[in-house]
Amino acid sequence: MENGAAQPVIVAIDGPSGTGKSSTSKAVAGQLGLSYLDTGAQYRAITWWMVHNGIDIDDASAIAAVAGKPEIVSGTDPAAPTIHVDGVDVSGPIRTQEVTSKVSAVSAVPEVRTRITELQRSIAAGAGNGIVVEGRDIGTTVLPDADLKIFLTASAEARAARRSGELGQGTDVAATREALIKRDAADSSRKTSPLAKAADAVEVDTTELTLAQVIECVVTLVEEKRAGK
Ligand SMILES: Nc1ncnc2c1ncn2[C@@H]1O[C@H](COP(=O)(O)OP(=O)(O)OP(=O)(O)O)[C@@H](O)[C@H]1O
Ligand SMILES: Nc1ccn([C@H]2C[C@H](O)[C@@H](COP(=O)(O)O)O2)c(=O)n1
Repeated sequence: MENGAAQPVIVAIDGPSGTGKSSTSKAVAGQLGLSYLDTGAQYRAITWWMVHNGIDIDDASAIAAVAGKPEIVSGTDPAAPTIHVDGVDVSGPIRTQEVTSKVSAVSAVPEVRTRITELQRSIAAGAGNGIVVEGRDIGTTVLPDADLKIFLTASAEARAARRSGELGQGTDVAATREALIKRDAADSSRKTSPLAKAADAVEVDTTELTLAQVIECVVTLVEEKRAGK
């Protein structure tokens, strides 16, 4: 490119819960001057709206009927990502246990996925400098032509320990581990765009790596891609 300006780059980062997608994606985007999109937050936001509006989460057709109603807006600054539904800041409410326990059911509904996937593609297309998009089906379905696809993994034990560290003292690590495994099983077994590694994704097992090491590894992969290696 002229004047040495970097080409916009699209990076897809997928993987199970607690593998470090959000922490890694935010840091990589921040270091490289890219936008950042947390697609899990969007599925959590639509789940919050369903709960808030009294929609029966066990009734897929009821969810499908209203999937187009909420207006979901994601802010893509990696230093301060935001998420609003119908103008309400839901960054706190979407992290509650209630939403976490219901998000897999809501995100399995095809009409929800179609709606959110369209939104994700339009955000990625509008990111002038490029973007890091993290989720479960980004490399396989949302952005199959991404320049770089990463699939993060880690043992269930490491992931539960990380989550428990986040939730604070007194957290039951075994229960956290079971909840992670249950959510991953639901996300991997749904019919429409399940959690899966794209055939051309680079797999990074983060079990024995520090967060700083994972970030460095992904930054290097992006830089190599940009240099055409
Ligand atoms: N390599 C690592 N070593 C130690 N802790 C880590 C590592 N990567 C992430 N963490 C920590 O693990 C926790 C979960 O990370 P993060 O939220 O980034 O995972 P995630 O894959 O986005 O999870 P989810 O899909 O559930 O949103 C955070 O507290 C984060 O700081
Ligand atoms: N691309 C995506 C991203 C997320 N989901 C669903 C499945 C997850 O359990 C849930 C919450 O994601 P998290 O905030 O934990 O990353 O959202 C999905 O189906 N597809």
